Amino acid sequence: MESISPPPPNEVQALFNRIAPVYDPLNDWLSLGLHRVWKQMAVRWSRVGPGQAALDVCCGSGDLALLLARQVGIQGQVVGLDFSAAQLEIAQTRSRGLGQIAWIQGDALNLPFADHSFDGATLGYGLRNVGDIPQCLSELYRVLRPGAWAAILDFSHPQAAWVKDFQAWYLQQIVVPLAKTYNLTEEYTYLIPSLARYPKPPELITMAQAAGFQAVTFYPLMGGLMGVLVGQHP
Ligand SMILES: C/C(=C\Cc1cc(O)c2ccccc2c1O)CCC[C@H](C)CCC[C@H](C)CCCC(C)C
Ligand SMILES: C[S@@+](CC[C@H](N)C(=O)[O-])C[C@H]1O[C@@H](n2cnc3c(N)ncnc32)[C@H](O)[C@@H]1O
Repeated sequence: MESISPPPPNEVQALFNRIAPVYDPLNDWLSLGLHRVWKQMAVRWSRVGPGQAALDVCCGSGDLALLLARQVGIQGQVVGLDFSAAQLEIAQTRSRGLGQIAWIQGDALNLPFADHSFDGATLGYGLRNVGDIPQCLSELYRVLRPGAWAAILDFSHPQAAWVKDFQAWYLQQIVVPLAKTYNLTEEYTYLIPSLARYPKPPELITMAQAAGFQAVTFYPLMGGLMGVLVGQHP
């Protein structure tokens, strides 16, 4: 029986601090590099453009924020927020020389920004980890300007039984054993109950609409292994 309640935020924070040194290479190996394609799609769906202000919530080691920086260009600004100091340290190192990115340690459930601060936002593999999805969506909505879009990338729930079985097999038989070689079995096993708890697309759409987002759409990726929830601040 999957554990119903998510771990407390301090345990999630500690988990991502611990995996920070191997987070990027393991994502590359385990997804055969495809996670970079999925992240690029999310950034495109955020619709940010040159000179705009973009926010990447739960930025981790900075993948999406770095892609946003390319979209907004030298005249734009990007803020990457995360509560893991170790993840932010890696993001900081990776972005040396890119002056338009600010890295902030903070809580996705209580964003340290004024209302209507950003022209677009991404949230990559964070919504499943924040512990309070409605609060996270509400904060994301609050800091977006009217007309701005949010793109939320995460694991999803395939409808086809064989894809669902493949996802479960891959996590249990490929992901966890590889993590074990880094002594991170418990940290990567966490993926399994976190996915089991994560709402299915129709419920995510309803939750985004309840937060105020309009034109809410869910785009399945890889047969539903992953997906991007997209919504606009009216
Ligand atoms: C970038 C990806 C996952 C990020 C991520 C999210 C989390 O919540 C974690 C929690 C605890 C530990 C690690 C993470 C974490 O890395 C997605 C790519 C990496 C995935 C681990 C790989 C899983 C890929 C699909 C299930 C199967 C893909 C098959 C394809 C043929 C490659
Ligand atoms: C799986 S990583 C995703 C990192 C990055 N967005 C990516 O796509 O690779 C999830 C990130 O969410 C962060 N996180 C989880 N809950 C958070 C919260 N309440 N506030 C801020 N960051 C949080 C973790 O510290 C971690 O860096």
